[in-house]
Amino acid sequence: MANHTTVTLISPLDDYKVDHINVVVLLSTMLAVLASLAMVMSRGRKSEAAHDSMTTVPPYTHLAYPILGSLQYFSGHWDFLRTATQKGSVSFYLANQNCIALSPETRHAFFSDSRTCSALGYAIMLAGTPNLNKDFMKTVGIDVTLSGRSYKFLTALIRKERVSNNMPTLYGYAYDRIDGLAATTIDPFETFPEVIFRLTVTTTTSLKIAANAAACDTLLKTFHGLDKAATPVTVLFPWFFGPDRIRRFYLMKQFYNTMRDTIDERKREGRNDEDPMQFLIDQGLSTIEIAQFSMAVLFTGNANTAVIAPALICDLATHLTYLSQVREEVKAFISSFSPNTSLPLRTRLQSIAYDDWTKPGCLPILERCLKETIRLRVGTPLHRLNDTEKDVQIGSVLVPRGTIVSFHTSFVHHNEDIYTAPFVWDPERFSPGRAEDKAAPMAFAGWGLGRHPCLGQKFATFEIFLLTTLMVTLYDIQVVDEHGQPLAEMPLVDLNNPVVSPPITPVHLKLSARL
Ligand code: HEM
Repeated sequence: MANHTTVTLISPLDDYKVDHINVVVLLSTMLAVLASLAMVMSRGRKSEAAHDSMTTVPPYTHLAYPILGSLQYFSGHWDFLRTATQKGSVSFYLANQNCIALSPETRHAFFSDSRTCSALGYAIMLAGTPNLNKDFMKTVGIDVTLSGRSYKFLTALIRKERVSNNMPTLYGYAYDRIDGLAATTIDPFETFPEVIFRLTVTTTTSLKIAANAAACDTLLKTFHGLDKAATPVTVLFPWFFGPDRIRRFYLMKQFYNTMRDTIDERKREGRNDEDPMQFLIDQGLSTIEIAQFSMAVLFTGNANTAVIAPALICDLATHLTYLSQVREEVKAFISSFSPNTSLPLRTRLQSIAYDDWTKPGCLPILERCLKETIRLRVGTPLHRLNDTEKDVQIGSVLVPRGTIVSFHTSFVHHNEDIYTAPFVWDPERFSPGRAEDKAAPMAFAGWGLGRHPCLGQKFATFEIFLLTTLMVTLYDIQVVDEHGQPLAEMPLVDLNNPVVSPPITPVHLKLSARL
């Protein structure tokens, strides 16, 4: 089975001739159209039946087009979810995928539910992975959950003891990329993701790949390409073997080849490196499974961190009081572990253990600033797929099997009834005196809640605090636009994106040396 799945997922494109692709495209188009028509016809019947016998399945929103469904979802995620749920939760569909948009009141039940699957929900809503259910996905070689084991492996890889072993390497990669930027203007939304990606590869994938900066950059480009090839068409017609899907398969094959070559080389040389890849091999994972796991983890590990880390430094640099407070705070923090200020920063960092960075209260101002950047900038839909054999109840909403449930974090993060002036960056809202996030239940979803808390919170916090420390210690920072003109404020956050995204207009940082 493993071999079969390998062939199906990864290798076909090598030998495809244009003719074959055309045939597949044609067949896929026909299948997609037929499947959509069949689905739409059955949806009418199902929805009637649902109203007769199961009154708790929400009614379909009228915000929809024939056959294709609620395309408004793609043009503006927040606008659609907010408008559609004004009178409560609603059902909607995207071609043949049934969905439910939950109202803010149902958030407790949404976050508390452990039966529905978040990984598969995201796989479908972001990339258009074929829907139906996880068994079907397995037959085409895609199992982002590794039968539910991937979180167990990730947890093992980012546990304190393992990350601590690599601290000198992690410090080295971060320092090398951030040092030497004085008198330059950088796009932090390009520079930071490079560092974050390399740190994530070191911790979750392979030391050998991480050691090769060029290989990391190539992999990162593959991920950017995969992002671009995930379009409304791939979501609406997961069966359609069109240009975007061909591109996705090609890029996935490239990624697989890198992983396969690294594993083969290790076996050939009889090496037994102490690294994530060896851990996964020792757990009995096949090459395809290691590739699938690594791809999912590199996506998850980078998606939010690669935007939040640069956004935080921009938020600080547009609020100079906080910038200098944070600078003083990290200066004292470093000195508490390495008092000799005549040593180079690179050397002094080595005295700080992984755990030191994330002990609650050790960097209180920076903690508040990070939480505020996350609140302000994590305004995206969260998804769950009911991939169980039965309909499940989430609060008062009945979720039929195969349905995706979505909840938008802006229902809490940008809610004026919870947060004063919600579009203003104001870390003091989290100070003990104000504690606005405590005024309503489940008001801060920035690190997940309930049954789906973020597994990488500690690792992400370490990465972000390390990068912030390097930036504020090494440089004076000015936020400028793409023409080098000073920016007093960050662009308004766009809530209509499917994922946490860089600002809508380019933001750069002009750096000058401090040390
Ligand atoms: C600033 C950085 C990050 C932010 C703001 C963030 C935020 C979140 C949020 C809001 C969720 C809940 C999603 C939901 O309920 O559907 C989540 C889940 C998750 N995060 Fe993070 N995350 C970050 C970094 C990371 C990193 C670095 C990793 C891994 C190395 C990671 C791994 C995960 C995993 C595996 C889950 C799924 C947990 C589950 O479904 O049970 N995250 N994260």
